[in-house]
Amino acid sequence: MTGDISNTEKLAALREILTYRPLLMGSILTLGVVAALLEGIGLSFLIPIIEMIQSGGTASAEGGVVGAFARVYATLGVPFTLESVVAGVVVVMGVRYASGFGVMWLGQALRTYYEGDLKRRAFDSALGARIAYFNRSGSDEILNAIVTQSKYAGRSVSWFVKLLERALLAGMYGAIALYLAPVLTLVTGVVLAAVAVGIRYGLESGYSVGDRVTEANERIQQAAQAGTQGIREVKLFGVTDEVRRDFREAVDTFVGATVRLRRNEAAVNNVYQFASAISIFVLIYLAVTFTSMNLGMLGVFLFAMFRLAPILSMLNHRVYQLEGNLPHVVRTNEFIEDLQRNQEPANGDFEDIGEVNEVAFRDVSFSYPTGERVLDSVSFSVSKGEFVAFVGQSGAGKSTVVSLLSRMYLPDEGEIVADGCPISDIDLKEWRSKLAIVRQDPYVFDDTLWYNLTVGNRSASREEVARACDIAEVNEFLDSLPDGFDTQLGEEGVRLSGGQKQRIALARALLKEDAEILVLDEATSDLDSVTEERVQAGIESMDREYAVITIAHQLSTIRNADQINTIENGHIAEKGSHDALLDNEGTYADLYSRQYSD
Ligand SMILES: Nc1ncnc2c1ncn2[C@@H]1O[C@H](COP(=O)(O)OP(=O)(O)OP(=O)(O)O)[C@@H](O)[C@H]1O
Repeated sequence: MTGDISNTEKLAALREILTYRPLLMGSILTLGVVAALLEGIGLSFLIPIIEMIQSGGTASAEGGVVGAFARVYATLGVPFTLESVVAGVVVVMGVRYASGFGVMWLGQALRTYYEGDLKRRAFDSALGARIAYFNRSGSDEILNAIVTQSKYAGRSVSWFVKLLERALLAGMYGAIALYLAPVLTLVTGVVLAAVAVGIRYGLESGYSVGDRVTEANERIQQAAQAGTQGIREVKLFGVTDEVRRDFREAVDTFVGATVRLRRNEAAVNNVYQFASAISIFVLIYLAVTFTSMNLGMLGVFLFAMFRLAPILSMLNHRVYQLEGNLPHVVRTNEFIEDLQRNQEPANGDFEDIGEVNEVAFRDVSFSYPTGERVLDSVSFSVSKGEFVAFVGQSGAGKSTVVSLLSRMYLPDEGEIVADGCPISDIDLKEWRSKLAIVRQDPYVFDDTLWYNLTVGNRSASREEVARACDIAEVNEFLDSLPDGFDTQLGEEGVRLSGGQKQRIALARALLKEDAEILVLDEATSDLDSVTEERVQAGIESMDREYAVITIAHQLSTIRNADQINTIENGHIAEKGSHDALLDNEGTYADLYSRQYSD
């Protein structure tokens, strides 16, 4: 999302902050009001104190502010003396700053809760989102929203709370000044407001500069990821200069926009302070010359104005800061809403399927949201104990069959059924528990080998794990790992070769407890041919009965398949056993003779 934000969106973001935890926000507001009231009362103590000092320890207790103080003291049964008045100030200011502490504490708590909650919501929504959403938005952007945007969005909450606290104090000082000298206060207010409006419209809006900073941050993260996670490709393809240029451009935009934002914030602050300082001196002159305030009242009025000016300037500064930070609240919330609109179907009233004996594709056609038809009227079935294979050129649509089977996407036409029941009528989690899929480029979790092996079956016994590792040929390199099953894998641990990752992925698929359909999508493509054949023989000799679907480029691994399907441009061009297809002298026979012509 780029460009300026509408006032409605700004207000919606503020409302989101305001109503996030009403009880906590209500407590902050109450404490803020108490602090502001007590600040006002504390300040008014100056009037009886100055009067008492002037008159040698007593004050006329009739009417006005002093009279009000005297009545409160009388009600409380405390003598109205200079000492008790000073003690009163201490008590009032003590409670005032205790309330101030409460506002800051609860404000920080609210910010942290909000940030944590956004992170949780964003991550939960990402976990539940359709794979199509990840393809469209890119995992970098999703990562950025979860980790970075949510942090900045949280900052808006604490800035809002500070703004609220300052606004209440400003209101209190303004009310005191207005009570003591209405005309002077109004004139000063109009002058300061004019300065504030002038600054606001003279400078680029905090939001639009803030938006550039946010965008630059995203681009920095993208370029940094290309230069770290993609460093091998960057070096091998000699695009170091290109990646460096992208990164530098993003950093330059970030620096330029941030310096501009900070300069504008500083300008707002200083111009306003200048205007306030000048007003104070003009006010002293005007108050002394044109009003009949006594010394106590004059002291309180000037003190109130003196405190009010920097707070007003700070308010302006805070509004600018908050505006500059609102894009993060808007973006993070839009991102979460977008993710929620793209959720996989939730649990509902689904068929209970129990054991699955046969899966069938019936005239399935499919296109990815962005492109042409990838599968065209594909039909096949596989039963428990059967081994069905797919071969075909790169891009023919083989992996798409697996994506549809695992319900990462839904067919446009036709249906996929398990024992006659459409898989879209089965609870998604339950359906996926029936599948053990090994992908060509599996993800290895940043944890131990044991964690990675048992990811689909946390209660697997040592013997079960050992058996799966034996079939998948993990045992072949297990002894060379420093801590055996406890070896840390991934970023911070042992780096595995492509073939080792594939063998771990196969072992963890074989360990999956309820799985009844085993899908091998180029699952052994990175193994040498001797190991690949041993793995294949191990799978075929397993006691456990699966319906097996294999996608392979290496045709030797599917020679024993009950049925081989050749896919061409999204449709099944021929099907049959290895021998039948060789006799057929079609695409399969052609592929086979090219691979094994020697
Ligand atoms: N997420 C996606 N979004 C859009 N198009 C896609 C997506 N995934 C694959 N495609 C397109 O669908 C077509 C079939 O891709 P698929 O991965 O199923 O082929 P494949 O036969 O498995 O290829 P390979 O043997 O190279 O793995 C290709 O043209 C590919 O570009």
